[in-house]
Amino acid sequence: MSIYGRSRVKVPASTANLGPGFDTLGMALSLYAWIEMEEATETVFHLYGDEMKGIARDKSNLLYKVAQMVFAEAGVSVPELSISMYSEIPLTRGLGSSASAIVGALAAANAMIGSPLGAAKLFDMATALEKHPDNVGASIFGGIITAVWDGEHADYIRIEPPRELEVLVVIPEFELETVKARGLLPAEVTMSDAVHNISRTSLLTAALSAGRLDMIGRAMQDRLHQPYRAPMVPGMEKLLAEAPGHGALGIALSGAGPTLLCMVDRNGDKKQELENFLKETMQENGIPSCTVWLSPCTSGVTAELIERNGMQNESFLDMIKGELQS
Ligand SMILES: Nc1ncnc2c1ncn2[C@@H]1O[C@H](COP(=O)(O)OP(=O)(O)O)[C@@H](O)[C@H]1O
Ligand SMILES: N[C@@H](CCOP(=O)(O)O)C(=O)O
Repeated sequence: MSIYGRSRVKVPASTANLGPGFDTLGMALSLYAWIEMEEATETVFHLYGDEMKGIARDKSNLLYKVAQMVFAEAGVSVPELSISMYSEIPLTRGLGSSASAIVGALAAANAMIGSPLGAAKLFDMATALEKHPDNVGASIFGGIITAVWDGEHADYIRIEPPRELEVLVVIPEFELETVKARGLLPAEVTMSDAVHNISRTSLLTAALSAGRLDMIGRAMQDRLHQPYRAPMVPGMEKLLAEAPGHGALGIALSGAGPTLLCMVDRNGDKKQELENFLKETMQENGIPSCTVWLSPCTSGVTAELIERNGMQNESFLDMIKGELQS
């Protein structure tokens, strides 16, 4: 019988950059992954949902490796784990699936052993793994975050999303790995492009803090990464230029793409027009895609210790059914 508990975690997806805030701004979204973790006699994975296809089911799995980092940091040894995961976050689409997996595994492993590591430590570990703090910060703390990483420590301030803010994403069917999309970026940028982005990022942060939805469109302008990534996403330039005319407050590539994300006024009267415009533009470019309405998620990752009622995979599936019905 293990001395450790069974942990259960719910972690939100995230969108990074919000246009100009490359590697610094992130927002948690109402799409989720759930993980359960406990000590086992032999390592076993129960991975559910279409998004889990192709994910390793041995000790090379990211969740397993991240959990072992937590145990090493806490000075305990738990070499064999039973890990269950269900995710509705699409992989390699710019909605922070890798950040959610990292944050979820950190939180699940930490909770399992009695939560010796605090949120600041988990944020540092998550950022060191993901290499930028925007997605992981949003998944840990929820809401909107502005964050910096000095190579060892991550600092952040959380902003409560304006209540009227809703999000519409158009998710292309093709995959674009973040590492590939980062490889498209130049090693150096001009001073004028740097100033362009610093000023828009500051304006956007202030607009979101002050609930100034009217400023979002002018602030969500980028010259540091989107122009270089646009060739990978057919239709992106048209969407960036024309979505505001169809009812978006602002539009950006979500993370490294290929998803595009519109900020929308929840009470706006052109929501259907905007959705049609996104769908039609993707179709014109021959890209199968889907649109999804989401909300900013105000809470970050949650972790709890639960009763060991029955087999882990059975109780996990019951929990997922309940979550998806609610
Ligand atoms: N639940 C998971 N378990 C293991 N690896 C995962 C999981 N979720 C994501 N990953 C890894 O992260 C990769 C996607 O990360 P990335 O290219 O950064 O795209 P994004 O984070 O935007 O979805 C996947 O190809 C996979 O290697
Ligand atoms: N700031 C990063 C964000 C990557 O987000 P992802 O969801 O695409 O992994 C970048 O723009 O590269």
